[in-house]
Amino acid sequence: MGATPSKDSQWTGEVDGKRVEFTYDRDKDQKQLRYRYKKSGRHVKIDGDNIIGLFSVPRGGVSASSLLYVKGANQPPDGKNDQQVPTFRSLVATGLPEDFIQNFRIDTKLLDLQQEAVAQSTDTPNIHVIVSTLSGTGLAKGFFQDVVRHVLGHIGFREGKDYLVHHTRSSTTVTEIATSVFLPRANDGVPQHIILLSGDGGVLDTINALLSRPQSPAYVAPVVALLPMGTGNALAHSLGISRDHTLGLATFARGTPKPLPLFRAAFSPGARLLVDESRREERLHSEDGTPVLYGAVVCSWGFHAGLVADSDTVEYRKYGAERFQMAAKAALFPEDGSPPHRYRAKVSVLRKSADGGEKWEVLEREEHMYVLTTLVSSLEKGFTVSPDSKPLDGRLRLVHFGPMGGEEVMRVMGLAYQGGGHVKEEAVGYEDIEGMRIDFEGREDDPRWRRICVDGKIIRVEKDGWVEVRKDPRHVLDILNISS
Ligand SMILES: Nc1ncnc2c1ncn2[C@@H]1O[C@H](COP(=O)(O)OP(=O)(O)OP(=O)(O)O)[C@@H](O)[C@H]1O
Repeated sequence: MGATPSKDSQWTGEVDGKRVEFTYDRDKDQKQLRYRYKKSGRHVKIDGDNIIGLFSVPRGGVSASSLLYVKGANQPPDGKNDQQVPTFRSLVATGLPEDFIQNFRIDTKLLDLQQEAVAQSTDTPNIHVIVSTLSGTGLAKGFFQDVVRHVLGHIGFREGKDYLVHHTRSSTTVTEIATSVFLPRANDGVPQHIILLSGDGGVLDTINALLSRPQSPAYVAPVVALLPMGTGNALAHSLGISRDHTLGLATFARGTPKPLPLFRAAFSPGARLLVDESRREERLHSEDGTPVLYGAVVCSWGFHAGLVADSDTVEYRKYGAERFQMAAKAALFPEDGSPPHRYRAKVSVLRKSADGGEKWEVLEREEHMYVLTTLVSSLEKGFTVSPDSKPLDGRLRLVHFGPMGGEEVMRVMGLAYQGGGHVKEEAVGYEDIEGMRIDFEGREDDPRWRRICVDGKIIRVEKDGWVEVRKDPRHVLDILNISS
């Protein structure tokens, strides 16, 4: 619709009041707007990957657009120390190529939201920005100050009136806001929008708070715009939110809300959440006496859970996503020269049966290295743990293999960094499942080997304990997503 036939059509217009000639390259993989000032001859290029979006603005009867974009953006945050946030830029243009406008126009839904917010501005705003100050290497605060705030201002949202900003002050801030504000309003049928500057942890805390009490019939799922500021950012990488250079702002501006698929992990009564670098333990939320934790990314046991747990320290966090590989090496090549641990438990898988029902089956293997169920394709940038998973497809997949030497684990899991080739290895099991259960049956004495990871949180199960994971059909949250 509206596309011009030639690849490099030229259009005459203005940028911030100066006459220019536009050229729009729209290769499948790389879109680029270029313009040349008529007077000075100066050339400017704006990559599609840097564009947040554009919307119409009145300019004395002429159709003009306000274009929002970033400059100097680093690739998606993976928590490297030297990372910086991009710089915000904007311009007002007339005469932009029609197909450029089509490609980057901010969805009217966001602009409707602004109208809605303005209409409700006498009440408490229902647009919230959560800045998770300790996510990743702490870029969220600067990104909000330097970029997000300006984007919201340009769209017409006023801080304090149309939206509220919450900076996390402790590990429970997100849970507190979600429990005290998002949940009651969602249950009252109020549409809410949450701009979340965090890693996967902020999403996990929000989901669990929203599921901590029953949903009313009037429940309206809040819409989350995830601006990935964590370390792994599994959701953002898997949904393609981090594909461009805007750190989630393009998805915020131009994405469509879609239900976020969930799983429910239920645990034996003595299971405890490990916090504060495993120095303290806490009880989980319980449903009819059963401790539960909901997740949207991963539930694992064995090598993966161990390396997430071991690397969640202030010291390791300085290394960003590299912390996972550093902890992996430490687990695979213990200092005393011994081989990696052989994890012992009974693992059962819930599969669809031929009669359309479901059936539990016990894995034959009694010793394990890697047992991981996931709803997403990537657990960190470039780490495709489940290559068949499609964004928000709601399929739970199991990746598993038995004990191997450290070098062999490195080789096999190295293939996950090459597009997910590990799942083609003979030693690796990979399947679509309905659920999974691990019964420890007293087979592991050391509590270290009974740690379960749910979306980055670590739960330690008692010696005779168990965990059972199942897909959960409830729709509690929408997440903005741009389908590719
Ligand atoms: N001010 C704060 N004080 C203490 N804890 C905080 C504070 N702000 C955030 N946190 C905690 O830091 C953790 C950050 O988790 P989050 O998932 O957002 O980032 P990450 O672990 O770096 O990324 P990912 O989960 O994507 O790998 C959460 O547990 C959150 O509760």
